[in-house]
Amino acid sequence: MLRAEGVSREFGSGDAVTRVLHDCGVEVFAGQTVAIVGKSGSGKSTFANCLSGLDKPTTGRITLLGHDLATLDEKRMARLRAEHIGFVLQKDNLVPTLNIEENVAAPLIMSGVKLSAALKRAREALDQVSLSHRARSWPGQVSGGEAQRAAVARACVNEPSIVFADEPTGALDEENGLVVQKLFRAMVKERGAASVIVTHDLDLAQGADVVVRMAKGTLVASGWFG
Ligand SMILES: Nc1ncnc2c1ncn2[C@@H]1O[C@H](COP(=O)(O)OP(=O)(O)OP(=O)(O)O)[C@@H](O)[C@H]1O
Repeated sequence: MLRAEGVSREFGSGDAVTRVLHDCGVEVFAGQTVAIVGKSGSGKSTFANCLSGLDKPTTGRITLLGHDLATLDEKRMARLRAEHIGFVLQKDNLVPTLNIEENVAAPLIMSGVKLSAALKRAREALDQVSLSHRARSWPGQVSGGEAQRAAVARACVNEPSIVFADEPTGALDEENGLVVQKLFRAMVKERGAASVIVTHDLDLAQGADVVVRMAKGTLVASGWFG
């Protein structure tokens, strides 16, 4: 499903180059949840962004859903995202000019699903994260935790093959954190999808099949719990 080898990422140029990732690799199979853990600043988000194609590594090779990411142009990458990949980003998850149900429906509409059918599925996805009552609210009117649950609903609405989630429970209380954990787990185990989750949440990490620990831009350990 996902394979990365020799991934490094540098920012800046000339004397001001900062190397944030060094020779990182990981393999993710269908039916697996992989948690990426480590201290703040260790490179987790940078690595996850490279794995999902949101960022380009400086060196290394990443194969996602059968595609070498280096060979995909923006248009093909956008299509792969809309049809097969779910994202929960660390911030700025929702489009402020769309209401909550429109935000959740967006990946379906981009994949060509009719508006009425997309909105219906969006409301079902919102129901799964106990957010039906917020369907017509605007992102500016909901709490941080509600926005995060809406982002989780949006990431799962198109039944993606793989979900990348950066701190998906960071703004949630224990109960809602558990709801999100169960949703991801069901998606992975029942549909044979995969998820890659950057997290500081120990419960979420312990529920993963594989935990990858990062320190100073390198992978220092990985453990199998499946
Ligand atoms: N665009 C950028 N330009 C320069 N440095 C960057 C850039 N993006 C990230 N970095 C640096 O790379 C390092 C790793 O950042 P990253 O966000 O990947 O860490 P993280 O482990 O996800 O942290 P956190 O848990 O706090 O979210 C940090 O020192 C950060 O300042």
